[in-house]
Amino acid sequence: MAGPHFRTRIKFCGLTRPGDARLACELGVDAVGVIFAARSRRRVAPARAAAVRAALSPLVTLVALFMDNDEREVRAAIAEARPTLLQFHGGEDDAFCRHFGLPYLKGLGLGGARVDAGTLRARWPHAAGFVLDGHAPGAAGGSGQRLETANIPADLDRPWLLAGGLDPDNVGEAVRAVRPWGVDVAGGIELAPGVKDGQRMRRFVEAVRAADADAAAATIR
Ligand SMILES: O=C(O)c1ccccc1N[C@@H]1O[C@H](COP(=O)(O)O)[C@@H](O)[C@H]1O
Repeated sequence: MAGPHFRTRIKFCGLTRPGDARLACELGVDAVGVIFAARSRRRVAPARAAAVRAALSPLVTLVALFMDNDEREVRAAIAEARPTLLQFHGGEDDAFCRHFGLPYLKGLGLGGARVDAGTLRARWPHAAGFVLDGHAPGAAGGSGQRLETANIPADLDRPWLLAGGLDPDNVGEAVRAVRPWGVDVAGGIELAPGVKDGQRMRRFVEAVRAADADAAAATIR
């Protein structure tokens, strides 16, 4: 689902501090992610995720991100943090992902790997959308590795977020080049893992909005 969207959705991922969540909302981001993956340097306990959630404005989505967590951990995190959307970034199949009764995004590392849209639809038929990341398949996300444009599946008829190595200086060009439904960023707006930088958050949003304005102007012309 690429095309002339007037507003590229923005997800800031790996938040650990309620103050960062408040600023993200003021900047107009669509979603804030909290990470429960054991391999993440941004991992939070469910109680901390609940504090981030409490700082969110209405209409801003809390995304709970898992990577090969077991069912008990996923259930405990959902019970305490009460996310509205799940993201599975490991080897989870469709049956596991949909088991929790919430919509889900499937995250995939496509570094050096090509996969076609039909395969994604067949393997995760109930996914609300996909997060296409630049890291190697099976590796953890949040790696800062860019996704090669050639590895983005053509004709993906679901919402998809571009992820991997985005920052305030390169996201505008990336949005103009591939017109993703949304963008997802962790490291590019940070001072340190899990500690977001207000200036970088602001500049990131401004860069996406500038690219959107160009696309809207081109559509109207
Ligand atoms: O960010 C993490 O620590 C992480 C760990 C395990 C799975 C996914 C993870 N993050 C996802 O990767 C993208 C891109 O990160 P970055 O911008 O390259 O640092 C991030 O937005 C999450 O969706």
